[in-house]
Amino acid sequence: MVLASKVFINTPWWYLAVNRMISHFLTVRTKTPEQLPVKYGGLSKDREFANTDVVTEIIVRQASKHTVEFPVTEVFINTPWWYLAVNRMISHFLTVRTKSKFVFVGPAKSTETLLRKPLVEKSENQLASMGLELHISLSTILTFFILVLMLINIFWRSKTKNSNSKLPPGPKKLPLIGNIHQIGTQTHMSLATLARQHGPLMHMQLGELCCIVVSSAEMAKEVMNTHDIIFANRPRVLAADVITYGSKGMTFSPYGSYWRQMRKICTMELLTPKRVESFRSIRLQELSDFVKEIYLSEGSPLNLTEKMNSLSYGLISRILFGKRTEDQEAYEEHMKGVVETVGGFSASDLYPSIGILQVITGIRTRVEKIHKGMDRVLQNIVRDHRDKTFGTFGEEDRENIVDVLLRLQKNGDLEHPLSDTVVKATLMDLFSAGSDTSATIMDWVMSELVKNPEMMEKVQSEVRRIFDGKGYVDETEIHELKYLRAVMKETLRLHPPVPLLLPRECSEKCKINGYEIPAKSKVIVNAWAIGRDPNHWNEAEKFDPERFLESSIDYKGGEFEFIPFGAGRRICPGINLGIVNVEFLLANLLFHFDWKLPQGINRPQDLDMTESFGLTMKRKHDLVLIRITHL
Ligand code: HEM
Repeated sequence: MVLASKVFINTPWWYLAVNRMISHFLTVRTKTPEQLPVKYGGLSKDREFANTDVVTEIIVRQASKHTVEFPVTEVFINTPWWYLAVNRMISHFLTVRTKSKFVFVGPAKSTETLLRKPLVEKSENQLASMGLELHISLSTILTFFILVLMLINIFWRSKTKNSNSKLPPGPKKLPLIGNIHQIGTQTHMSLATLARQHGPLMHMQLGELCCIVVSSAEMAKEVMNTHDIIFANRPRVLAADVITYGSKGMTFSPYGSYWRQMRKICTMELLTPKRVESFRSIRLQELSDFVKEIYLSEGSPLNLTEKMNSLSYGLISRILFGKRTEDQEAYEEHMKGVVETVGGFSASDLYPSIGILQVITGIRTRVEKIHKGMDRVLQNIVRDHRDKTFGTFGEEDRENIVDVLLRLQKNGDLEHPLSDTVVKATLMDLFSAGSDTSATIMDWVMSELVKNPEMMEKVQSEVRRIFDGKGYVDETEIHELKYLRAVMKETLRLHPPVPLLLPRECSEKCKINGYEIPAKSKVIVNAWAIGRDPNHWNEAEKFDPERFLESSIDYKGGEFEFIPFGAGRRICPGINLGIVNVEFLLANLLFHFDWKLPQGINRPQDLDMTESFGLTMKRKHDLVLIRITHL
């Protein structure tokens, strides 16, 4: 009789490999030769097995319930689990096709013993079909070997590249993956914790990428001021590249003459203070619709996160396109996909030399789908503007952003022509940069205020003192809201909407603080950690807007302990627009309504403030509040 610990029938190699690892400690050790009354007579044509051998597994490639005689591909005897695991991977492609080395010819009873276990789980039909399923293509074999060679290549390169240089300190790296296992799901927090152990200039190896993590104001100044030009590049991010027509948007385009031209257009034409001011009537109109909608939700809990998202998306649509698009919902949905795919660390970005990862992980298909969806909407918008079917609400003197871009396209005296693709990429860029960020700030400001009722009272009395006489919030006096501005700054310090500033790339080898930063390193500036650095902020974790009341610190990236909009050449060009939009909307929310927590949250300090990491750092759970009408 044959006694085998397991019989696998046509089981895939990866299942066997994992199974071996898990079950090794549980099963194999219990099956010592002494415990098994093993008798292998007749098992093999080629070999007589000794009585002391333990059959660890018999892998049957072709079998049916009724055959007494069937080919056995491999029989492993006293074989360690790791050998089996490696063997499974390698031999899968090579040996399976040769089918049997050993032919088992035994009595029917033995065959039943062998097959009993699988038969319990598989139906007769399944077994029959499984027996005929095996075929392996040449391309699969080749892919496997190419993958192995690439991994060896990565390992070799990362070892030789780093062996001689004096890189900044960092956590220990594992072969092949480096520190990927340490970035966690709340990456901004994991990096901050690691920086406390290894220093504010930290080296990490993320797959093939050499990463430098910056976690203090001093180091941020080195990168974004002292050596700004060297770090003004952006690394290639697959999702951003595909979605923005090959990085044709300004945000992800490499530093060079194309970026300079687009940046100039942005600051001199699209987002000038005058143009931001010209969008005042849009703000007013969107806002009054929003306030009316909230009035109607009297008494019932209101998902403020959702409402503010929709408001912010609507507002930026009208600023860019002239009106909310008919495909608004579809566009917003695609935009969520952008934030998710561009924000994370995808395997294909961590191992750029393994092109096939884009396919295996499905990221390319996903971003191409997002790109196509957004392109359709943008194509229609551009066409409608050309045909003048897109209205400007009777304000013919006010150009929206598409109008400006098409005018510049027509003028045509630019070094890099503004093709339709460039126009669409720019629109996509501004939409993604301006919508989610503003909604996120509003969400956190309202959360902090509800959590700190005395500050809510203070800010509301300021807004109402200034605007009660008028009965509405007017942008001309908004600059008088000093406490609200301090609340916004304090919120941006603790909850920067872009917690890890958009990544930079070091374009040539340089030295910072005596450490070598290799060319092509990806530089991650942790604005979240910098805003909470106790070396710069008293009671850094406390929400205390007062600290900004007497301070001259602003958003312009001059003080590196406070950089929610970044700094240097790549600083956010939308600061004015973003701040005006957010201030105006918040002032209205605070002027018109009082806010209280819904049932189930008894004390303000119990409000859940969990963050969810991404390109923008949102609340993990939506903010739901009850509103009480003030006016
Ligand atoms: C309101 C909240 C906003 C926040 C917190 C914010 C934050 C940021 C940050 C951190 C960066 C990266 C800066 C760096 O790499 O140093 C950035 C870049 C950028 N932002 Fe904003 N942003 C906001 C609003 C806007 C708005 C309203 C627009 C325009 C509609 C905009 C357009 C851009 C663009 C185009 C870039 C890329 C700049 C470049 O790479 O040259 N942002 N933003």
